[in-house]
Amino acid sequence: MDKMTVRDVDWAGKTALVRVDFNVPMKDGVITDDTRIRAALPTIEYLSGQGAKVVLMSHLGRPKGERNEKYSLRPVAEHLSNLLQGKTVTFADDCIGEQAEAKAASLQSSDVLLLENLRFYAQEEKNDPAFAKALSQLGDVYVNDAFGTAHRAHASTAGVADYLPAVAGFLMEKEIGIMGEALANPRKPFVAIIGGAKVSDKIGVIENLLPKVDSLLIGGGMANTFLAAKGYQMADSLVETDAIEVAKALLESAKKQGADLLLPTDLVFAERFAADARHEVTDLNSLPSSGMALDIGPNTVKKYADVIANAKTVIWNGPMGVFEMPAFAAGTLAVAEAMAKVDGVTIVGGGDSVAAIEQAGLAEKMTHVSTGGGASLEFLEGKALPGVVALKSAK
Ligand SMILES: Nc1ncnc2c1ncn2[C@@H]1O[C@H](COP(=O)(O)OP(=O)(O)O)[C@@H](O)[C@H]1O
Ligand SMILES: O=C(OP(=O)(O)O)[C@H](O)COP(=O)(O)O
Repeated sequence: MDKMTVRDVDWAGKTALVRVDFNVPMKDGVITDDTRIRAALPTIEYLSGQGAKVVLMSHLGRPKGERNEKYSLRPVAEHLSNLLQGKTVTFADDCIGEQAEAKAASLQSSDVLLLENLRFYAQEEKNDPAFAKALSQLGDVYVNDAFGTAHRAHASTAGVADYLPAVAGFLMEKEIGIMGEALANPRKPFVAIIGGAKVSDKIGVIENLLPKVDSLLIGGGMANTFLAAKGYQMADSLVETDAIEVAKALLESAKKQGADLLLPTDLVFAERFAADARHEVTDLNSLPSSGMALDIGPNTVKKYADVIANAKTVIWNGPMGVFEMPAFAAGTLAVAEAMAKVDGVTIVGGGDSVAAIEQAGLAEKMTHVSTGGGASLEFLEGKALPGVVALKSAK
């Protein structure tokens, strides 16, 4: 990565103002998945270990610019304290203003403070310069470790870098480094697996990956639109009629570029969209006239698993079927298992594929499981992420 990182700063006597992504799922004030908090620990521990005073800031949910206790980060301070072996994490009820400034000023070397939800202010998402400046009063150096929010040009992810020297944290460095290297310099064969609900969400990713990959495996709801583009009658399956022309163009473009774009050859067809729906495996040449495709079929699984087995770099975004329903999870789980066996670089990006890999208990087997859904998608589309652009370039 050509950006400065926390390693490039002498932290003695300095306050680090650190943007983290603590946007974690919560139920009744209890954190149900702390992956994103754990992912930020290396940066927090490093800064504290270097003697910096550490001021953490994050958003939680989408409170729409108003204070709302449901979205308070207070429970996260306690959870973080436990993850830091009982180290005190103080909490400021506000992310700017007198109280926040007083709490930041009273920090001793190595202390950690967490600020209240940035999105209690509408100015955060508007990237308001006065709000960014108010945040900047709380530190000497700005650290962005919030990869999951790096695709947002907000005051805490971009604007604040106008007022303080801005460097990357370790999580940011790792995410950008691993995914960037895979895109720029992949070990071959390079295979991308793209699934999920809609082609329209993934056009940018497919266009960016086609010239780079040896094989592109398509599954999930979006495969239906590709199959419809090839003339198959998909009955009641999720087909985006508006995107059929785009799917045709992508198929044509793959052919021209010599990329091996694979579509399912068999599907699991269900009578209706329900966990207990009657279902059967069907070949493309005997598609039923009613019902819907909710998973890739076993022949497709076998073919995709063979391609994955030979790969040296694999990137996966989007489930192969409606994996939330066990009857239609086989394709997604098989891809996860095939990736777990790869002798090479394996990267999973995107909210639902990450959920699937965790459901399968295979996250540990991957080279990298991204902490960003939207952010990893935009990165794989080849877009510049505002939260990264704002950081100081390495000399
Ligand atoms: N054949 C299908 N028909 C309808 N929905 C599907 C199908 N295959 C997958 N899905 C749904 O797509 C959703 C995930 O899509 P998406 O949000 O694009 O993925 P991601 O979050 O990984 O980027 C899941 O909720 C899944 O149930
Ligand atoms: O959870 C997040 O995004 P993701 O669900 O796309 O991974 C980030 O914290 C960004 O949140 P936002 O999409 O409300 O800006």
